[in-house]
Amino acid sequence: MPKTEASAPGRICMQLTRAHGTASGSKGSHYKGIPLSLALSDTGGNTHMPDVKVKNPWHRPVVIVLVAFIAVGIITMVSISVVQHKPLPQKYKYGIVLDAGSSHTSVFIYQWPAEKENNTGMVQQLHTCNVKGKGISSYSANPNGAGTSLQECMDEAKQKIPAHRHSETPVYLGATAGMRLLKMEDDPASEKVLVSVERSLKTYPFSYQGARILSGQEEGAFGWITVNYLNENLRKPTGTLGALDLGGASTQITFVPQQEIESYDNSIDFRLYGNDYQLYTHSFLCYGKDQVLKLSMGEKLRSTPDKTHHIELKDPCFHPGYNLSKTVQSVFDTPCMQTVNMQNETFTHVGTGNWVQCQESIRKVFNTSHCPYSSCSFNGVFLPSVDGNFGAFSAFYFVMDFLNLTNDSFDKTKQKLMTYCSTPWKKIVENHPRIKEKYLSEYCFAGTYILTLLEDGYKFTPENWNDIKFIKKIGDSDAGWTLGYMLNLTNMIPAEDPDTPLMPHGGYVTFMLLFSLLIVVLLLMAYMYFRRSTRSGQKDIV
Ligand SMILES: O=c1[nH]cnc2c1ncn2[C@@H]1O[C@H](COP(=O)(O)OP(=O)(O)O)[C@@H](O)[C@H]1O
Ligand SMILES: [Ca+2]
Repeated sequence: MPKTEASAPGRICMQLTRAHGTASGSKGSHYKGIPLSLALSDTGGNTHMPDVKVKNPWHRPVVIVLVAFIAVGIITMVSISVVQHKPLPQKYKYGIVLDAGSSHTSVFIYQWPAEKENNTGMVQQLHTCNVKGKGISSYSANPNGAGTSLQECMDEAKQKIPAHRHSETPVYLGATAGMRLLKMEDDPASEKVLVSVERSLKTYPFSYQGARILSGQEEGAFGWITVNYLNENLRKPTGTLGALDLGGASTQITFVPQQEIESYDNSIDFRLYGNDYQLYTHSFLCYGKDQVLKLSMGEKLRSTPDKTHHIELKDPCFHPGYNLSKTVQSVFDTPCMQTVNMQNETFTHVGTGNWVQCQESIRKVFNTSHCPYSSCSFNGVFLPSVDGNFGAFSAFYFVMDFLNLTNDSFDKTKQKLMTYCSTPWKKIVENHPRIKEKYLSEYCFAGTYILTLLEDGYKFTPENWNDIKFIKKIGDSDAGWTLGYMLNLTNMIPAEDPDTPLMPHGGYVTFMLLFSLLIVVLLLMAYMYFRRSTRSGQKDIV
């Protein structure tokens, strides 16, 4: 575990002890602790009053020195206190998380002020680096390549983080659905890939903390923590934001439901900053957008009646005029579905651009035939009714942002998608010459899948459609599971609300200064008053 000093902001408890003492010196009462009647007692019945000259005690050097000492003492106390609490030049700490996704790996560098790590909203993303090439799960046949692929971005991290912080900077690698699938398919291969990335990360001067495959629940829950941490929802009694994450190989939905969670697997309890949360979360493995495209194409190939001749796969989710030869293997190279025996190794993928038919074909990948709970999303998975606002990030954002659909009503979204899907492929390419054709060709499918998943799968309606906010970043930080993962592993989100100073630093300094000035003024006033009283006392006596 990294060294994380749980440095709760220092809290000064000032105890102001009240001085008990009677203000002496009033006329005819006490003098030097001896009743005046005694001090001036009659000496042997002599009626002659002696000419007693009483010296003002405040004029004694010892008293003056004493008062000066008190004043200097108070000023010293205040000065020390000011220096002690002066904000030091901001010192930052750093953390690195590698998001080893199914399609690619990203390196995130976070930073936070060293003395404020337990406050919400304090950790920020400093830098991201996209690892070149595909995700680490694609290195199953060449595991060493997985470790090597990380080098460029890790070298960049060395430059970004000050050298004197390297050794205390934790590095975590979390792999998601691509590695979950590889583990299902070929466990030893997934282990080799993890060993390779571990070996590579250990060569850096950072504090290596481990490389592992996250469970779907962790992926969902940490995404939820990230968005709510960044929105600073966690220390307020206000509602939280649900989290929707769409990857290439899996998708997650996580939120605080209004109703009881009927299945144990979908429930996660947290205590954060003194508040209890019961989250509903589910991760659908194989329902990331890349895997669903395979499922949907596989389904179309499977339902082709004549598999002996070259197949021309007519696909309504691709633009009219789109025409590309693909291998059968490229569709079935996944543990998400069973291979279909076909005579030919290739087929021609032909676009027809029909949104209604596209949505129909996508609906086929959701099994809604059984539900052992009061309500389900699909495939017999419990889903309470969606409630409150949701942040939809990762591919939810990339796709909807590309299609310019992040701010439209449900009906408008549908309408714009219909038009987009029927646009000829030639025109699409002309309009977006710089976007990779593979990505470009899949936006009609991906947009339609998103709409169908949210409406048919998660039961969003035209009425609450705009409760879904398509987001990439909150402040400077990307929405995603990585930040929540790091906050959790570095214990930066305490279960109980950390103590906060009674007042901000500026207020505290001002208060201390004014308060000490007040004491000095009061002392001076007391001195003047006492001097006057003792003088008039002398007059009376004389
Ligand atoms: O700029 C983009 N446009 C469209 N899709 C993108 C873009 N950048 C990333 N993506 C997609 O986002 C998804 C990210 O998934 P990721 O690699 O995190 O998989 P996982 O979370 O299922 O393991 C992939 O489908 C990837 O193709
Ligand atoms: Ca992801």
